[in-house]
Amino acid sequence: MSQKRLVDCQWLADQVTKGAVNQEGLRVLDCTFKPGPKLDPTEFKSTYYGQWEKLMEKPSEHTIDFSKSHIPGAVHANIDVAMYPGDTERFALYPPQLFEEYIQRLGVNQGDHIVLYDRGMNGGMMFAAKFWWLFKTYGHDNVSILNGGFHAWQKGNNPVSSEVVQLPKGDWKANLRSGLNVTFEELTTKQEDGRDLIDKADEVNFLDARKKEQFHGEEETGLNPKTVNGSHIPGFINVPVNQLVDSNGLLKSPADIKAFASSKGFREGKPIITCCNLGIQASLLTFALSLVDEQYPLRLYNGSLKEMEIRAPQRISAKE
Ligand SMILES: O=S(=O)([O-])[S-]
Repeated sequence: MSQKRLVDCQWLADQVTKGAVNQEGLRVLDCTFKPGPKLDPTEFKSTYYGQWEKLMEKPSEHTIDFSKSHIPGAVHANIDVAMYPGDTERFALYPPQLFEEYIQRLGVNQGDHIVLYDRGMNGGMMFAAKFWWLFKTYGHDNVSILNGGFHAWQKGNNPVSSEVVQLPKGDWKANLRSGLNVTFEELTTKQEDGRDLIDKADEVNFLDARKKEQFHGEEETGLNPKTVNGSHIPGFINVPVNQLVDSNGLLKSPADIKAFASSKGFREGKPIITCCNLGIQASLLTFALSLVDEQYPLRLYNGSLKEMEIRAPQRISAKE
């Protein structure tokens, strides 16, 4: 069984043909997602928080897209179920025992090789990358992303299905790791030298994964111009992840990813913290950089700019 973090359609098609999906420790999760407005956190807590049946039955455009057509044997994994609207984060992390319950309901077992894909922007890999980061955060490393997502799969005339498989509950266990997420508190806590972490751009690669138009405030980001005085956090450099996907929707090579990041100001040997609007585009940048070097000290600011807008709007500005 391949353990590569980026798998191609041919490899997955071979697994489908030989009947390995859902049989030989291989699970395929379709992470298709269409972002909607954030639900009121208080209302969500009282109605939906951890209520898997209710959450999984809730109709959404992404579940409809999934049920119409997906890779045979794939199960839909929904970010709006796996995470919840927090007071400051659009997608907040459930405690491990709750995340574990959801993943078990997807039929995932301990030690499974999980292959993720989605469809849409950034080669159908952006929401898959959010799940990659979630699995890593909850202690599961045997996770791959399908290069080019569902579009590449369809383009290659590979089989699709509308059958929604119901797998028996899995025995997957979450084992929360610290260090892959950086919180607002950590970013704004004084270090030994008296400076907040977020003010140490000389020591940390702060990378903003958004499209350059969003970074420069020329395109809608969801930030309220009445609240913030610009479109990015000074100290963060822009490494637009959409430019790491080629014209065929495939992720560029690790050498090209590294060269591109370096051309934007990335410095080898320094810790990396990524951000974007809500922590989604940044997940794909984090994944891409992990392909360059698995040992890179990579952390994602899950709350990203939308949380910063709520908690410290003065940190968002037009300055470099
Ligand atoms: O992808 S995003 O979190 O910037 S909306």
